[in-house]
Amino acid sequence: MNELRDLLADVVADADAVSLFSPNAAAFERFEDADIPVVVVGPENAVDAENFVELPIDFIDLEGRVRFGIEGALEKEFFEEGDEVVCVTDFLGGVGNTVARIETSDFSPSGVYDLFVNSRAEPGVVRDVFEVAIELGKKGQKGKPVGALFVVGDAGKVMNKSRPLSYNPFEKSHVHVGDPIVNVMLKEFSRLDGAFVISDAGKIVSAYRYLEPSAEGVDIPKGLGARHMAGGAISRDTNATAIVLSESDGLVRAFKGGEIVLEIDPEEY
Ligand SMILES: Nc1ncnc2c1ncn2[C@@H]1O[C@H](COP(=O)(O)OP(=O)(O)OP(=O)(O)O)[C@@H](O)[C@H]1O
Ligand SMILES: [Mn+2]
Repeated sequence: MNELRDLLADVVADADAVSLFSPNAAAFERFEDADIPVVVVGPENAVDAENFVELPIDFIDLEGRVRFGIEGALEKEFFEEGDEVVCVTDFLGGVGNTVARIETSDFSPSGVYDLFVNSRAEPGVVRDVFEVAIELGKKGQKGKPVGALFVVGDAGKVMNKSRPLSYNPFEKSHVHVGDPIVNVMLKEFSRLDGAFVISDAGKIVSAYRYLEPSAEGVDIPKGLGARHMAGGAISRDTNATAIVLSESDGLVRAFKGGEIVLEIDPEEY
């Protein structure tokens, strides 16, 4: 099939860089003598690559994974703006079965890399909160859809821009996200109103907070209401990241600087 070989040759022609997603040793070795930059993207650097971008969550959709890898490699300056990058990745359970050409000049960053790496909160804390929100979105509470609002990082300022709706069950506790018992508590308390406030290091500072940030200049998609407005606005008014699970459409969204930087459907996760 020369036609197929030619087609693939066109896709990879004159690439400026190559990005290998979770390559095994054999796949990585093939690029040992490559004369263009080779960047490895994956949950861990199993092949000891010099240029490595760590995936903080298990993006199962191809676009999310590729975006994160490209945004990370640009930020770390493994690629240059304008480079044509060839990505080799896995799709639908295959291994190294997908080759995509990405023109970085046509690529507008979604901010997903920035969300994890440059948030005030530690990357692992952002990831853990994401995972709670996704799990909650998948299962709901006793089969019913639930919504939740998590405000992560810059907790002092967030506390100043909010007030309690009820007693704070985390008042004198020293519990952290990621701890299995805490995940159960977060899910239990999510039935009630308001927001969770979480510190940079992952300490749960409060539940039941009513947020009162200035909402000037914050735009949220039509159909979403006060919870999302509060999440967007607090992320603009402070250095916090807001992670919002919508009761009405079931999606998990992350807000940073007043903008949506990531949108995930828990059902597809
Ligand atoms: N300023 C706020 N601070 C904290 N929590 C809030 C705030 N405003 C609303 N909420 C919470 O969000 C819940 C849902 O409100 P609303 O339906 O207006 O939001 P929404 O953006 O449409 O979210 P959903 O998609 O989950 O319905 C409220 O019951 C309340 O618990
Ligand atoms: Mn609503």
